[in-house]
Amino acid sequence: MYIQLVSVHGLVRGENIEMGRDADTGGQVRYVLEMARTLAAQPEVDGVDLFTRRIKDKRYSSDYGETIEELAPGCRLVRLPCGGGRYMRKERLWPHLDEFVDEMLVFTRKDGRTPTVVHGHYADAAYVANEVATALGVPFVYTGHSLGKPKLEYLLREGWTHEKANDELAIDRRIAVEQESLDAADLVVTSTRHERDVQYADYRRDETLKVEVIPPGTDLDRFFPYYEYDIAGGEIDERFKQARMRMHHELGRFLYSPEKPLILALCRPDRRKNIGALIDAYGESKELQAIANLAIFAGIREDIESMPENEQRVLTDMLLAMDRYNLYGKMAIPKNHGSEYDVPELYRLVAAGGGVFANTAYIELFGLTAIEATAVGLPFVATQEGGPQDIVENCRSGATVDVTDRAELTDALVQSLTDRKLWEQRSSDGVNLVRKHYAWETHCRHYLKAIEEVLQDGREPAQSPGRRGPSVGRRLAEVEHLLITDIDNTLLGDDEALAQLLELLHENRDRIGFGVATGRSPELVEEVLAEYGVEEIDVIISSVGTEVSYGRRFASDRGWASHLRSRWRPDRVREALDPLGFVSLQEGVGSQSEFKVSYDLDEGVAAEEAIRLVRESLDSVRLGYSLVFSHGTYIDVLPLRASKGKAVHYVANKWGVPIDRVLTAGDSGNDIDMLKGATAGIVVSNHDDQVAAWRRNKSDRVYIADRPSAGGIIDGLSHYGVLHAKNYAEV
Ligand SMILES: O=c1ccn([C@@H]2O[C@H](COP(=O)(O)OP(=O)(O)O[C@H]3O[C@H](CO)[C@@H](O)[C@H](O)[C@H]3O)[C@@H](O)[C@H]2O)c(=O)[nH]1
Ligand SMILES: O=P(O)(O)OC[C@H]1O[C@](O)(CO)[C@@H](O)[C@@H]1O
Repeated sequence: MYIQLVSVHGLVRGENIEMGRDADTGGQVRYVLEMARTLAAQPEVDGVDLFTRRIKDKRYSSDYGETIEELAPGCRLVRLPCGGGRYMRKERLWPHLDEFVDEMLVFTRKDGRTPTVVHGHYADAAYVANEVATALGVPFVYTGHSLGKPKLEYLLREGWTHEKANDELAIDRRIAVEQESLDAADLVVTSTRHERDVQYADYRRDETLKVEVIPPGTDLDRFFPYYEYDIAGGEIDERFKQARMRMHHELGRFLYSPEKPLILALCRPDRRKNIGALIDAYGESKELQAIANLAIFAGIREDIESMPENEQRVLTDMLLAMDRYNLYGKMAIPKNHGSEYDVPELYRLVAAGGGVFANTAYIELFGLTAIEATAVGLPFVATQEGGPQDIVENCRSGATVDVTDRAELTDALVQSLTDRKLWEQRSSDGVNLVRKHYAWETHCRHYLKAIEEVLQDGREPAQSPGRRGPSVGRRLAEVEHLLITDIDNTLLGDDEALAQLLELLHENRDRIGFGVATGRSPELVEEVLAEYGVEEIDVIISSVGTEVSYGRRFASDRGWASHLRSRWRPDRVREALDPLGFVSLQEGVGSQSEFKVSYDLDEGVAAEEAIRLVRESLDSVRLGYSLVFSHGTYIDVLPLRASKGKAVHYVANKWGVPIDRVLTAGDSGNDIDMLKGATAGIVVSNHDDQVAAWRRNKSDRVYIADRPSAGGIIDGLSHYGVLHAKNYAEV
């Protein structure tokens, strides 16, 4: 098996992970790295690639700009461009994900291996993984990590408006993608039963959807029991011992009575972690303050003012609450720590002092910190909403509470700190049971079994038509040649020759891919395909290269759309051209589309002068555009990046068809940019004057046929040896 994992956002690297540097760098990062490494070590796995975003930003380590990082034998971290090099919070990445999809497809093709499955982590990566899996015709696996609907509910309760949640967090987009992912997935992996049964409850779910509860693991080599210090003594890695001293001093700087047990919280600086509830419980309880100190590690920070708004708010609220309750000397809020050595040592220090770990998040999808604490023998008190319930049931290492009930939270903390027998029981049960329930090895065995079942099952899921079987993407990657032809006057015009051409293409279907590139809208392409009974088509480039879709279902290439969208302003085109007295906006089905503003030149107007004036007007509104004038009357204004030729190159590059194996056929001015250059051009004999003029000056690789329309295409195929030889080298 070759497994592709995708986790787009945050800061991901194999060593010195910057956990808690911001709200996007937390449990998921650790989860995917540890999963990738353990999977790659399984005997039936040949390779694992973890794909993430490439960041080239002076404010961040250059490690995040490396394309490939070896994580372990057979396991790579692959960083791909997505929205430029600047680091962005995950909510800003949505407009750039199609670029990630394309980059991943190109990487996969060049790498030469088709993945067994593509697995997306969190909604953004699920979007990418679903697109890639669909293009390659392989199963798509989805893990949520955190869900949009419960988050929105929480924000609304906190006084946010839905509009604000959309403006700042693109929440509707996220929820829609989560729903699409559930609709399309061949397998959904959840960390807990609560996630499967409660957190997904508000999402629509097909009853045949395969959902497996596979809890994550934790690194037991780092999170070893606190008492091993006494037993192993000198055998413990010096780096842990140094971290222990560092943490000891760090805490000591804040506390009057550092010998007291600690209540420890450790989480990303994110408002939904609800740190305030813990400070309120501690600040309001003289008893808790008498028996324990409070330590809050909420990520790493330099200057709060330079942090993003979410993080800034959480940290200032924390400082204000500390001040309000006057917790100086009793509460530690260190600025920095390392996640590799400092964090395990912190838990062990707290456990050695008889303390307790607290997680008061409103909702915690799983809660890696709860199993980390469990593994070192530190009992916890955690939210009853989400994963901690399962952890308590499996490991008996703590208690869950309603975090909105301050008295309940305070009582649970007091009990944990004062009932030594209970503490001992939870501590030792946790250490004993965590190995059984939360080991990555167990996770991977269960995961691979579920993948095997998906592969054996081989069903065509009703909700994702076309996923299984030879996808257009795979077909294109395998064909020897790709013929892309214009429709009007090139493909059409001679019905007898057209029937022959379609027959030839059918006979050579395994070797020759077939597509059209036309000014027609998809609806008008559909009419032609239906009229001539064309079922076997791979690529449809329509609306003068502004739309790319695949197969008879016209599955849209969203990467192309996203590529065109940037800097395209159709309103400016209308502003420039509507006032001109000699052009009229085209009407009728498909004449206008998102990326095409089309006019007719009025009858009797001198074309050359008119086009000069059109360009002048467009230039005056300072807009990048591309103008196609054809058949002496049609004026199409498109995004600068759009044309039939550019779309042909995009498709060839995306699917790995060498450009000199792409044959393009056309007859008129708007075909020139796909006829020129390295493609094998075919000009049918009934071509127009623009093409004739172009031919006089150029020396591109173009064959001028003696026959018109489809007959000319057949001659072109024959000329280039496509119908006879296996490759051009033989002709
Ligand atoms: O200042 C910090 C804060 C966190 N951590 C580490 O970051 C991880 C946090 O993981 P978790 O407690 O699981 O929370 P999230 O970061 O919120 O992770 C999300 O993803 C996890 C993996 O799916 C789920 O367990 C969570 O419920 C989900 O919210 C743990 O390894 C912590 O040790 C640090 O090292 N330093
Ligand atoms: O607040 P949200 O958007 O639900 O996300 C939770 C976050 O937790 C993390 O998993 C951190 O571990 C992020 O990767 C994810 O973005």
